Amino acid sequence: MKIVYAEDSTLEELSELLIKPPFDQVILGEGAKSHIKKVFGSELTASQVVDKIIHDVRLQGDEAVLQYTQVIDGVNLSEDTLEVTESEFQEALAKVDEQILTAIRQAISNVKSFHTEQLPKTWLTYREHGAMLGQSCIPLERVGMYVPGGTAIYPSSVIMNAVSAAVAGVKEIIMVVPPSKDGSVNPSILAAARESGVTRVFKAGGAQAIAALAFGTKLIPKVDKITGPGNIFVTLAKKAVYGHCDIDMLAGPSEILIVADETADPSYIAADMLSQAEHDVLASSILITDSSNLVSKVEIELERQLAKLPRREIAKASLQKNGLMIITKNSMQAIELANISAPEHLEIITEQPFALLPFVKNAGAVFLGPYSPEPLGDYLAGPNHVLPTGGTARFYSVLNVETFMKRTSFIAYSQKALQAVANQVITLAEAEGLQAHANAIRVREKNDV
Ligand SMILES: NC(=O)c1ccc[n+]([C@@H]2O[C@H](COP(=O)([O-])OP(=O)(O)OC[C@H]3O[C@@H](n4cnc5c(N)ncnc54)[C@H](O)[C@@H]3O)[C@@H](O)[C@H]2O)c1
Ligand SMILES: N[C@H](CO)Cc1c[nH]c[nH+]1
Ligand SMILES: [Zn+2]
Repeated sequence: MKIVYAEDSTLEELSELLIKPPFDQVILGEGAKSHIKKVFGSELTASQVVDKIIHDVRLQGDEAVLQYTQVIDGVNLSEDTLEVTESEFQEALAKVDEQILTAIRQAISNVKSFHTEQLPKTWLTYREHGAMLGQSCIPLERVGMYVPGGTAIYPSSVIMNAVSAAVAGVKEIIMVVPPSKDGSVNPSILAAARESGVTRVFKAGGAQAIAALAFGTKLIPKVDKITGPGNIFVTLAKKAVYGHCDIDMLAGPSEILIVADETADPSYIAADMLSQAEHDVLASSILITDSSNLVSKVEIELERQLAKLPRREIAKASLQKNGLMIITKNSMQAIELANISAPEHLEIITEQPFALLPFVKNAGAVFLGPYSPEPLGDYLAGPNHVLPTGGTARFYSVLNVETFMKRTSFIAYSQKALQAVANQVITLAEAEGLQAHANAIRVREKNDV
């Protein structure tokens, strides 16, 4: 864990600590590196691995998907077992714990009502001289959603992706998820899929699943857009297939940045930092505060809480690699540094968090006050937990209903309305040297062109 005093560093030095390297330059952990060496026989970068997998899936379809599922994930599947069947769904539903099912249903209900409020309007209005202008908002036909499942299971990500797509009106929701070692899919994942309106589920993860959705295979349908979070391989694959289909954003390894002052409880801060660190060795947890006293207490709390976590090896590696605490002169400077980082999740735990909110420019989601811990948003509050990472919150938005929709505009002029603007359209068309454009107006004024 790095600890830095802002006053001892230049803004450039602080920015270097806060701005993540581009996804294709991320240095992999030792585990991933040795896995790659074993599978591919040489030391490839994550981008090289992803490019090779995409190339092979594009050429060989399901055969390559099955092959990579075997060599990377260690799961043996066949064309007959790649898709989850109705009987697998039924078996899973019978197995799911009643309490989990109730929580899944509550989460779906909260996510649904929040996203319903986001639905954009289709409208048509009259203007001068009888012109009509408007727009329609049309759902995408078929989307592919990635649900992570390498080192943990994510029924919550099923809900976040599928419910927002269903609210938008998407007809076909194709889900991919890495299978368990025995070739099954976790029952809570399948229960969440069934309850959220997923159409079909395929047992594939990583870059091979993304490539299959982007290009289509004999069994996995090609989709218009791929959404959902994932590790570095999934994120690089989404970036690589963009253009063959659309993607939602780059939602990679999780991040939390907490701005806090001396009023914050160090045990809350440490717990929230660890909540994201336990996702992935590449996850990042940052505290920026004007209280050096808080930093010392958080350090102790981190040690204490880390020791009790089942996923402590992942969390520890993440804190070692990407953990950071910065001591600033005040909370405003802390927010300025947070804007440079553009984190996926920003928590503000200060005496007056709402006073700082207007100054937040770059963050996927903001959690205000001591009783809005980030995991509340991961599961149940209602807003989406699929969020941009790696500094891309500078330009990407949280997953939302419009992610699954297209806008089309309408223009309907009467003869009188066209006459009123004809000269100006002709002037602009001729200024661009586009005579045929001007003629399309003139021909409606007179009969000769
Ligand atoms: N930003 C968000 O909105 C958000 C939300 C939830 C989760 N997440 C992130 O999702 C990620 C989940 O990661 P995960 O690993 O548990 O599941 P994952 O499904 O994203 O990745 C697992 C897949 O990656 C591929 N893979 C793993 N190691 C590989 C290697 N060495 N070479 C090639 N391919 C390899 C495998 O095919 C495997 O199926 C975490 O980084 C977590 O922080 C992000
Ligand atoms: N924090 C993750 C987004 O970075 C979402 C998640 C799902 N389950 C637990 N957490
Ligand atoms: Zn989380």
